Amino acid sequence: MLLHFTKMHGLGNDFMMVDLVTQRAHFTDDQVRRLADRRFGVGFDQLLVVEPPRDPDMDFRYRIYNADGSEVENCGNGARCFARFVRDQRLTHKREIHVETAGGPLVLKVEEDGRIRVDMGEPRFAPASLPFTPEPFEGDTDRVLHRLEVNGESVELGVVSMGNPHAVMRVDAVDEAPVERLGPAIEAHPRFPRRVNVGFMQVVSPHEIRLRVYERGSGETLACGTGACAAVASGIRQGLLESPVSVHLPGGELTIEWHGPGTPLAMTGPAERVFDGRLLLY
Ligand SMILES: N[C@@H](CCC[C@H](N)C(=O)O)C(=O)O
Repeated sequence: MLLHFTKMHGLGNDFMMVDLVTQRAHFTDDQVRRLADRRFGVGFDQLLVVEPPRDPDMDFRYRIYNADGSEVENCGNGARCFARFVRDQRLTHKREIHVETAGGPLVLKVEEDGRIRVDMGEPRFAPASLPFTPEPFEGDTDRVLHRLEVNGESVELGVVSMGNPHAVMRVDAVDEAPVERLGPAIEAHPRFPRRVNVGFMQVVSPHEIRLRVYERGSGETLACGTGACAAVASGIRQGLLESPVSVHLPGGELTIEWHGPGTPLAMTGPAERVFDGRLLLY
């Protein structure tokens, strides 16, 4: 079967975009892994699929697969690319697009300057929302930081769900952060039963952070949109940050706004088209 796709990226977090409104296909885990391969396949951090909505109040269903083939709940950089893609493909002319994801609804707004603002919903801190298993002595849900023993070290983490699960660790200098050493170990830690994305956050000022993210199912990426949202939400909750916050990631910058509990968080940034292609899906 010949399948049309588009390669896009948000700050170097790269995607294969597939329109399954006008085309038919089904991806197995193994196919996703082969397509994600940077030598033998198309190469990407995530495969993003556009489908017709199941809920009639929504415009599209947005499905996300990590490079390891796992289907996940949310992808922030992908959401911005999704908005640009459905308009470029003339699947919609709307500037405000409502999508359903496995992690909940998102509202995507295309601004005059071409950047995309995404209403990411409210961050959730309850351990069960990730899920994360707190230590029995930690008591219930209201802790701002949780202690985790990993590779013989004790680390403190903020845990946040942006529809998908995030752990955020504060570091002095992001360039020296133990991303390769602790990222995979925290990602697969048994206290995160569905694994977790791991952010390493350096606070520069109340309105500025630097961030690297070891993504669940894809490894370290040049940027993680939901990771930026989770880091800012955790930083604001700890009293370290104030909205708006500029997040400097290895691939570029995002702006995150959040005014605290009971309000949705907004992420604004670019979405770039790289090339269109066709492939034989086998
Ligand atoms: N790159 C993404 C997040 C993609 C999903 C993530 N790896 C997960 O498993 O939850 C973003 O920009 O948010």
